[in-house]
Amino acid sequence: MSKIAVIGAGAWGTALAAHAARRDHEVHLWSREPEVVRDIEEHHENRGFLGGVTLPKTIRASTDPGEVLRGASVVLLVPPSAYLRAVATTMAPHVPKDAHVVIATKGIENDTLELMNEVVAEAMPSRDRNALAVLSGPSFAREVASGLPTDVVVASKNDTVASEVASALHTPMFRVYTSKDPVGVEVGGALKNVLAIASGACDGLGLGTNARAALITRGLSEMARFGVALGGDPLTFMGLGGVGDLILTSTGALSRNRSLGMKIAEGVDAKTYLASQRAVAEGYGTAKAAWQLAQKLGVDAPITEQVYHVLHEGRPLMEAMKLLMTRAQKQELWGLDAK
Ligand SMILES: NC(=O)c1ccc[n+]([C@@H]2O[C@H](COP(=O)([O-])OP(=O)(O)OC[C@H]3O[C@@H](n4cnc5c(N)ncnc54)[C@H](O)[C@@H]3O)[C@@H](O)[C@H]2O)c1
Ligand SMILES: O=P(O)(O)OC[C@H](O)CO
Repeated sequence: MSKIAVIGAGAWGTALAAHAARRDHEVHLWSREPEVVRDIEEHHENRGFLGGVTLPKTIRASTDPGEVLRGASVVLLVPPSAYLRAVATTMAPHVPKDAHVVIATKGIENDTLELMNEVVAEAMPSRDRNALAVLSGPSFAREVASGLPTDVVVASKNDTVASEVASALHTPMFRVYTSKDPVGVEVGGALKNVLAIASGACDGLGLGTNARAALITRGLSEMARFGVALGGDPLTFMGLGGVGDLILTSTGALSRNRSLGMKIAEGVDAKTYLASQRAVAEGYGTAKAAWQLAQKLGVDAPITEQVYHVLHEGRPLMEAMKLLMTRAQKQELWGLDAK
């Protein structure tokens, strides 16, 4: 049994806390919202972000970083990507020296265009950046919190860190694989959200399952091109953090990103819809950052380009679809067909 500190009490932080507590760890959850802390401590539920799931009574919650992080051997960072830098900076002085820091956030930071491990490396400069770990894979919070079978991957350049974190979280119902490719795993987790918006829009328009399968497959290729351009291993995209999460998010009814795509197909304005939701759809901001990154790196990213233009530049969905379908004919090459 170890102490696990979970930073961020949205749906995913809460689900990871529930899993770790059932795994018999001492779990302390940090929330910025006092009402969430009260709800978890008094009612063993997080009605604001994961209502309807009864949480283990052993989970403690607090708004105080020092209290949450004291004595932790694993620190799971789970805020949305837009707030990870600020949250990690606040937490940094309280993280024990020998604790493993694991990033479970999925996204690319706007403006800097950095992956989450780069953001945390800058926010926690005294830590060894090669010892940071990333947790990703096909994992809807509600299913994990309900104890349904799930497989995820923990990636770190440091093998010992990856295997110690994986061992701490692994159970027969929550299988944790390890990977040496944090960059590839992070790119998969970020890009699948953008591609799931496209899949949701495709389904919302009633374009059929052939079209969705094509989007997922060509999306996987696009994701791999991004990953390779950033130094990731193309084979990582055949795994849980790549195609696994892409399939889940592009087809699963619980996905917030897929739901955003479906709403756009109904004619709802993306910004207005997101403002009405408390939960994040990371793909909205990631579409912008990823399209800027694609141009900077010279990565061919036609789906990301169209999702960006629909979400942020007001391009009509049907026009975006037509632009995708009328691209030049080409040979199908795995992942590396840069043009
Ligand atoms: N929900 C899932 O099923 C799931 C699964 C895997 C990964 N993730 C990833 O986990 C990350 C967190 O998502 P979530 O689903 O737990 O969140 P959520 O949508 O359930 O909740 C939103 C979170 O944002 C926080 N927040 C709002 N304003 C903030 C601010 N100014 N500063 C700091 N935090 C603020 C809230 O406290 C809350 O914790 C995302 O990157 C998401 O992609 C989510
Ligand atoms: O609900 P979404 O679209 O944010 O997806 C949640 C998880 O990332 C799925 O693995």
